[in-house]
Amino acid sequence: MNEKTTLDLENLRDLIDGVDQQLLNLLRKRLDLVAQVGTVKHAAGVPIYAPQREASMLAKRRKEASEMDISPQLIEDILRRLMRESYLNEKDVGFKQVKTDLGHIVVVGGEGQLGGLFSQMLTLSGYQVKSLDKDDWDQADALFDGAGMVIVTVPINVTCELIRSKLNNLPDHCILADLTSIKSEPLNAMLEAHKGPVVGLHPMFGPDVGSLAKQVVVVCDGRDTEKYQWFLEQITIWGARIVNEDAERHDKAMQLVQAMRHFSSFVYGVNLCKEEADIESLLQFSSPIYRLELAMVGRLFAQDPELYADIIFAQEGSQVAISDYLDNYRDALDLLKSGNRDAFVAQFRDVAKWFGDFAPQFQHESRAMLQSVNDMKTN
Ligand SMILES: O=C(O)C(=O)C[C@]1(C(=O)O)C=C[C@@H](O)C=C1
Repeated sequence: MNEKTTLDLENLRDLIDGVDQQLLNLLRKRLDLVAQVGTVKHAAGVPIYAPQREASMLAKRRKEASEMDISPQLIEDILRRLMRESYLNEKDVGFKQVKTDLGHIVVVGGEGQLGGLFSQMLTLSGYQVKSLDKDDWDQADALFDGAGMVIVTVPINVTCELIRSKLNNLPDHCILADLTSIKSEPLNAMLEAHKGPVVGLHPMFGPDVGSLAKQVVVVCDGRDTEKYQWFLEQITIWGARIVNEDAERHDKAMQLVQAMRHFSSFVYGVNLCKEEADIESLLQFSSPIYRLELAMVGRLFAQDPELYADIIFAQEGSQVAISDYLDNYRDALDLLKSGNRDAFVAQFRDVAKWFGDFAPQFQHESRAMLQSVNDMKTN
């Protein structure tokens, strides 16, 4: 059935179409300017992401919007979306090469997704990148000869063994780095296998990010830190933020942030499957927050099971974190079974107190996400 309309409505819609076309012309102009910014930044080695500029620009536009009786949040949303586009466009121009006398870089596992992303970013920055994958080990000596850096990005369950058995004869000056999502064991393996500079990295994002702007890379120092500072600077130019962390503290945090989180999403999916839930109707009746939760769980099952098995099985400590979670779940269920509503409310309050200012902050952040989820709906 066609949507109801009237002549007056159609006339107004024609005018709106005209304004939207003007918006398109303005967007084209902005994109062209951003392309020029990209070229200037490329030459000067200025990072893609400029948080201070963004904050001051947003503050000014919000104020101007208020003065024009436009919602400040509206202009902020639009500008943030436009800046996301800028990150992608500025990337295509390439990046300044911080270290020009390095020699080539070997990415072990370069055909994997994360390896592919790093290879792309390094190539866009002028480095010569060579990939070494499963079937290339017979050419390893030739590939490592003259290499200035070797980056290991293979599945976690083979990383340490590969470092120990295959990367124990690199040129002394060569930097050895890994991108594994746990850090202690790979870092120790690299320090044992190689005498030269060593650094452990954990990019806290998936390979489908498009741009590294605003992403975080955790850095665990290994040896000869001054020899790889250029690489950290290079990553900053790509737009990412470097967070230095001790390897053990990092791994402990990952037990909660990755293993326990992914595991509970996995169980949530298993449960929906066993209950033979009807996803169509769940979506039909879901509030935006439930849709988001379903999306978080569902997206897990759109990805590679091996990858998640690697992450969840990587650390024995994760089993403790997951068991603790199960205990807490059981305790909460006992509370429910006992009908002790007051105890539930009291515990809720305790936890809310523990979250402190983060609770309202998360509520605020999720409001914007939920509105985006609603925007995505087409019926
Ligand atoms: O001004 C810059 O540095 C830009 O790169 C442009 C721009 C924008 O689109 O306005 C994009 C990214 C930066 O984080 C800040 C602003």
